[in-house]
Amino acid sequence: MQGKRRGGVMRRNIVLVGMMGAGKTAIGAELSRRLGRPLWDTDAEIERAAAMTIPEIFARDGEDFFRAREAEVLARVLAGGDSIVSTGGGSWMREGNRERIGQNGVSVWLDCDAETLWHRVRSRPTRPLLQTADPRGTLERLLGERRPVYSLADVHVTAARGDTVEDTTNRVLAAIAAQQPVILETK
Ligand SMILES: Nc1ncnc2c1ncn2[C@@H]1O[C@H](COP(=O)(O)OP(=O)(O)O)[C@@H](O)[C@H]1O
Ligand SMILES: O=C(O)C1=C[C@@H](OP(=O)(O)O)[C@@H](O)[C@H](O)C1
Ligand SMILES: [Mg+2]
Repeated sequence: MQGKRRGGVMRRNIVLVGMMGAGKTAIGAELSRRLGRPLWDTDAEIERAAAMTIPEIFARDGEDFFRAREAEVLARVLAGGDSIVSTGGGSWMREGNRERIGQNGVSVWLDCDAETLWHRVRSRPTRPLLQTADPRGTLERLLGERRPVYSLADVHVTAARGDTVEDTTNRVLAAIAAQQPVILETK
């Protein structure tokens, strides 16, 4: 597949998708540093625009409001054309978001097992969807529901337990180079 050309402009965004705790935020920052491309974390952009944290937005305005802001922010950051985009884990579940990502770059699924995800997210109160009586069960249920949809992403990278952020970033870059090298070309 070639780069995505819209309005005469080549779009080479690298868009990280996958579950909470898969490493989208951490790997996105490392990819941005390595490639010298701008980094957008959609959660951080939503928080900045609202001047509220994600738990505060969910509590005050609800998930539907958050998802609407998420879709707007995603569209805006993809328009840059040459960025690393760390999405929130639910973003890829919306067909409109998947289409927009598909039109503007490559999607990379950080595929991570439930045990590793749980190990990473269990002590962090920053994910409102996991504020349930059984957060681990909720995480596993969500992972089961979402895996078939994450698997629609262009590039799959296993984010294995014990790997460092650098190891996983190397695997992401190798997978993109093998499958969609045009994305990594410098202008
Ligand atoms: N190999 C790895 N890949 C990604 N994250 C890792 C890895 N090893 C440890 N981590 C840590 O796991 C956490 C992943 O969380 P985060 O990047 O916020 O995930 P997400 O944005 O997908 O929810 C970070 O604290 C990160 O430093
Ligand atoms: O999976 C989800 O639905 C969510 C994931 C979070 O982002 P991370 O995947 O970066 O944790 C954040 O967008 C929000 O709490 C909802
Ligand atoms: Mg994140």
